[in-house]
Amino acid sequence: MDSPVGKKLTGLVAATFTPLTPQGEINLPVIGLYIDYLLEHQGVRNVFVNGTTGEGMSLTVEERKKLAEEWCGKGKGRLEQVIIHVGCMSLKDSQDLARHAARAGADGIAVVSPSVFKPSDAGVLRQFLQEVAAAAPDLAFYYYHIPALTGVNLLARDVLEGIEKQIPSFRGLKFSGSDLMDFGQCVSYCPSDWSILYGMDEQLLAALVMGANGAVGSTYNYLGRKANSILSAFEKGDLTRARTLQFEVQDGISYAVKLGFDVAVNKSLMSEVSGLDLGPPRLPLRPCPQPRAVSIAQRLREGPATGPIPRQNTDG
Ligand SMILES: CC(=O)N[C@H](C=O)[C@@H](O)[C@H](O)[C@H](O)CO
Ligand SMILES: CC(=O)C(=O)O
Repeated sequence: MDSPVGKKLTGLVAATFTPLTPQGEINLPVIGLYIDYLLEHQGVRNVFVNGTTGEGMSLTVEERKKLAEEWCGKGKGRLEQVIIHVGCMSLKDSQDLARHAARAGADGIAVVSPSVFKPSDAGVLRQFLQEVAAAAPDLAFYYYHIPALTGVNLLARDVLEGIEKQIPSFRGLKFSGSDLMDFGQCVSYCPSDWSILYGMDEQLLAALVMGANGAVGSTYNYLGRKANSILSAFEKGDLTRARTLQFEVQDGISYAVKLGFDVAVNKSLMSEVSGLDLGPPRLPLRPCPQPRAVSIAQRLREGPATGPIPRQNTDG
């Protein structure tokens, strides 16, 4: 370990789905297979557990603990880093989960802003984060910024102001927003041992240009290989290649969005692509109609069915 709170987090991080049984109970035995799949088929070595994609807010504290234990236990010696999302509406629940993540052997924790009672300014959100971080002071701590989902429209850069003084274990953020100016200002604020992870998979390349150290996202579960190729093309300076791959990702996501795309559809898509049985989503998400997942999976595999129709030369 290079610093008291662990190794810098870089590269791709899959925001994991939560496997449920057909009856809607957490399905722990799938997790070992899930880890095999990420490592062997996607080249993804880091996970972000119990976040948005994992329906973390729809799970009980007890379920979240069991999932954290399973991911940390099965990931040990195989995954590089297991980050557990411990954000809750209740500070006490978040602290409980933070302490638990430390005991379970997590490499870091992340916290989203509470969103029913929204923090009225960046200062009070920092205070909330600080009190969660203090419950697990030896774990790397990340702020999870996702304004479209929380409705907390603070600039991430404002949340970072002076945060290193309040949270000695602070190591970076997961930025799931489209505001690349705010993102750039975060990168420019952060010391080099922090990790700035981007979370809108459809425009990862733009964030790499702006200085992202890696990315956390749902699509890295099933498009990890392609996203890894974006990272390596970017590192080699081959922007043409990186852009071509990014456009392929954009085609798949925009196709999905046209058919209707949410965490439930995304989860079915992962089951369809990986062959893992992740089961249904939990209410209030509606189960995904099977043909939709099949159709998106096909689009990801094959790209657009037809290119432009070649023009006949009629004028000569
Ligand atoms: C709202 C949401 O789930 N965002 C994910 C992470 O932040 C992303 O990985 C998106 O799922 C992805 O960029 C596709 O839109
Ligand atoms: C994408 C992400 O980080 C999440 O699902 O929480």
